[in-house]
Amino acid sequence: MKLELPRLGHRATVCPDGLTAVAALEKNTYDCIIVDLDMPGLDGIGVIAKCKETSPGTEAVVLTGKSSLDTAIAALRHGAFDYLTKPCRLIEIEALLKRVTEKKLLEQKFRALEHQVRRLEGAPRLIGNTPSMQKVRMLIERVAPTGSTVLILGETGTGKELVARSLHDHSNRAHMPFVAINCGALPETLIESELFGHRKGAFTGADDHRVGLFEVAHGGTIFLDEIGELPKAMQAKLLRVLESGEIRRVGENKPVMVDVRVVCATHRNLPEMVASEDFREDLMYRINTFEIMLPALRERIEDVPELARHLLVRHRRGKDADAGIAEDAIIALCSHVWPGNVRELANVIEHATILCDSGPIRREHLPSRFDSRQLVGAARQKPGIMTLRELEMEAIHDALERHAGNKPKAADQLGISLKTLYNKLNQTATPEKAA
Ligand SMILES: Nc1ncnc2c1ncn2[C@@H]1O[C@H](COP(=O)(O)OP(=O)(O)OP(=O)(O)O)[C@@H](O)[C@H]1O
Repeated sequence: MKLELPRLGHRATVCPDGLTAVAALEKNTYDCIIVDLDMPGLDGIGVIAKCKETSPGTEAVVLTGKSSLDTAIAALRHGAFDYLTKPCRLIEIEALLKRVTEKKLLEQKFRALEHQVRRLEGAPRLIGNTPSMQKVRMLIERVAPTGSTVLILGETGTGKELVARSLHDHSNRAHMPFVAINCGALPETLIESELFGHRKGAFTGADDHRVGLFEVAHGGTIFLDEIGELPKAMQAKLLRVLESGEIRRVGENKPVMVDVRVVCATHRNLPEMVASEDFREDLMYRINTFEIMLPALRERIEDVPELARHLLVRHRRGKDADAGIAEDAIIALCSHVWPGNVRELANVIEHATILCDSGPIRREHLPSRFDSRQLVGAARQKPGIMTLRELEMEAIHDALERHAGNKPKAADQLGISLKTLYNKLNQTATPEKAA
């Protein structure tokens, strides 16, 4: 190893025993350690344990004879990357170290992408200073470090996902993954494999093994948005997972332990759904250990100016972000009812920034429904004033308003699927008068 590893392009430090290796790990950072199992002083498993403690980013590979294969497997359980059986060939060492290098590169790329996404999104900041939002912030700070299951309630677009992310960021799982899934946006047949994964060939179309989101979120937080839309059969399976901490991939019998904090959200009235037998009572009690209720935007109109400015900075990504929003536009924004809440406001600001990419946003840059409700009504009689997209959004907002933000009911009334409704709500606003 001393001779060959440098020839393969690696820098190697050779230690005569376990204790020397631990001392070296405390002094320097290594990408990988290759350890024997039987050593005087401290054995291989002990070295790996110390390594995971002092240098969690270092991968460990175990060298073992055939007789100690069981111990090698134990080492894998202690977090070793892989093992090699002695006598091992150079080509095997080379292939293994190549895999370690690839893993390191992927981790690095992942971190860079994560950083980039954060920069693009901006650090998630919960804007709002009204007493109801101050209370939300206080509740987040209290419950975040506890690891309890949290249920976030509120109309569509009130910021439930943002609160879930904030809970994760304030918890001791913040350095681990935050995974969000919208239970209402997936067909019933896919939810189970999306959440728990599947084995290759488990069903038609399962061409590959797939790791479920619960496993992806291991060590971190999973956010189950629109939990009220989860089909009854899946509700039972989720309850089992929450109670046992084990998931079962579709097509596999062996359960897998996962350590995931669960945060759920819904705009539905769960006790009513329990009464109509659409939601399991036991699951409701399992997920509502701690509730956070988000106020609708119309109940905290005072927050609209600050929110609008914050969203403007986000959309302009620093470019002339200080130009702000003119008084006439602020007045128009504060007079709206916001059935789509902050998401609707974000779309309106995005619309405005498309029409006005520098200088202050004025009322004329807002969608035509901000002329005034009456004007919009009049525009409906005069084809040509409103674009198709605006008419569509108007119909969606009307339907949401009529059903107090209940998206499945609104989708029903509009004659579209729930998924299409989500797509339309998330669609980028396009300029009103394209060339
Ligand atoms: N208090 C807030 N401060 C800043 N931005 C916010 C706030 N609330 C919501 N937003 C922004 O509004 C948009 C919608 O928020 P989010 O997706 O969290 O809402 P939601 O309640 O989860 O919606 P849905 O019920 O449709 O899933 C996002 O772009 C989010 O960043």
